Amino acid sequence: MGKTLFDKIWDSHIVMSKPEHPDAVYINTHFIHEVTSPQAFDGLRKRGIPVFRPQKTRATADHNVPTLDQHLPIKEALSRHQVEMLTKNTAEFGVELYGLGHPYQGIVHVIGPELGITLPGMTIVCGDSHTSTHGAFGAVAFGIGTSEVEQVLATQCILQYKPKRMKIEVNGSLKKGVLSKDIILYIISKISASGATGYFVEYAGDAIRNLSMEARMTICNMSIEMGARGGLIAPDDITFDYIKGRQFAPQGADWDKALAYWKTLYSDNDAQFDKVLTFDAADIEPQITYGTNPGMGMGVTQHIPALDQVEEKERPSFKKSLEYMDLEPGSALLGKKIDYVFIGSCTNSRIEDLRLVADYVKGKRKADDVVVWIVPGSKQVEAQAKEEGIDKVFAAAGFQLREPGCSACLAMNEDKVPAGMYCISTSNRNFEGRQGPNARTFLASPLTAAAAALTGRVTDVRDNF
Ligand SMILES: CC(C)[C@H](C(=O)O)[C@@H](O)C(=O)O
Ligand code: SF4
Repeated sequence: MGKTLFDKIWDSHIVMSKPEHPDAVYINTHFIHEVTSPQAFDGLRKRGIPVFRPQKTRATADHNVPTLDQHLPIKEALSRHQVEMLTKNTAEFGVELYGLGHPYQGIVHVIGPELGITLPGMTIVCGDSHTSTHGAFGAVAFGIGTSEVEQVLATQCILQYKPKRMKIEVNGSLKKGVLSKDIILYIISKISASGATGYFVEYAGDAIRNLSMEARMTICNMSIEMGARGGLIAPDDITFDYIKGRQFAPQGADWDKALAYWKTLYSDNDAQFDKVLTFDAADIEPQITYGTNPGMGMGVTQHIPALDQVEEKERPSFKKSLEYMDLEPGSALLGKKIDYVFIGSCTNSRIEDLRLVADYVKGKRKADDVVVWIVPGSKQVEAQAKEEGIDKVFAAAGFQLREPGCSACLAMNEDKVPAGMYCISTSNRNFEGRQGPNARTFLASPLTAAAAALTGRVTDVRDNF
């Protein structure tokens, strides 16, 4: 019987396997950041263990960094401490750090791919749930906890039970104004924030195949928001073209050898999945969330479910969620006034996202009472945006182009949405307090966010093309 892509990669990385026990899986690349690594390094220090393969570990500072004046000392004491610990630990243990001021610094899930560190066929982990992003390259990439970070630092392996396999096919063509962010928000709204729990998802179908690497990363990034362990997409020419020539990508004879292997990375025709779901791209309209988990989403022209449309057992949490959002069951979101627009995060802060937004807003101006933050995913994205004159388009539109970091994706740094305010955000989580205490988040695509920035309201981007 044929194998799924996931099985091909997983099986070829098993160091030890015993019935009724987790597999010991070799890890090709371990990314670390300032939030989930300090205790892991402390653990090593206490036991007197070195990092087993420091060259296979890459560090960046992203969650706690400010996105203005990065050349100055970090103002918040806790954030400053976290970033200083990362600098100290990586120096002591011989791990390469792309810290503040480094030309490669940025959000961990943005820099890995753009530097050519993330490659097809790899196993990749990071103490961060959105490690699933790297699966867009046909890698088995997943988030791990702090104690597992220590395990991987010490052994370059991880003990893991093999997840079940799910295939999600999206067929047909996307309508105008619909982006990959809308695909994934749509899928999550259909299967719920726990609909893929216990599975590793492979995305397939021509609507996925036709996406750029950036767009594929957006989809894999949010796999975790439906409970999946990770998501991946078989690599193809779009993948290989993206990787070729990047800083750490294989070159010359190494490239040829790698490419020959990468071309074997697909699910065989007769491979068995534990579950298969199929969607039609033509059914997807620009999406927006109305609640406090990413599964509470809908098409931008639709109405929030009325109470009697919600299953009885889910009504209490549904009500609580809408109270937090100060929204009425059964109401529409179109035309709703918003206060902030955040275009950034590891979901949508790559150069393609910024280009799309710049094309859309060129020559236009934001609504007066809206604050618009554009936060590039990395120093390289920031530099590229400046090279292309995108910074000028944003400045003319009244959008603030800031410096790279996780920023308002989560309230762990200076960038917070004030209490009670509504923010249209291109990030991946709309949990209570996620963007700041009592801040209210609508998740959407970069185009839907840009459209709202211009009107100051929830807007159907298709009306203004
Ligand atoms: C801080 C980190 C551990 C966390 C994660 O695991 O995803 C963060 O990146 C997030 O997006 O919530
Ligand atoms: S941008 Fe947001 S989702 Fe991504 S790693 Fe940072 S905090 Fe997590």
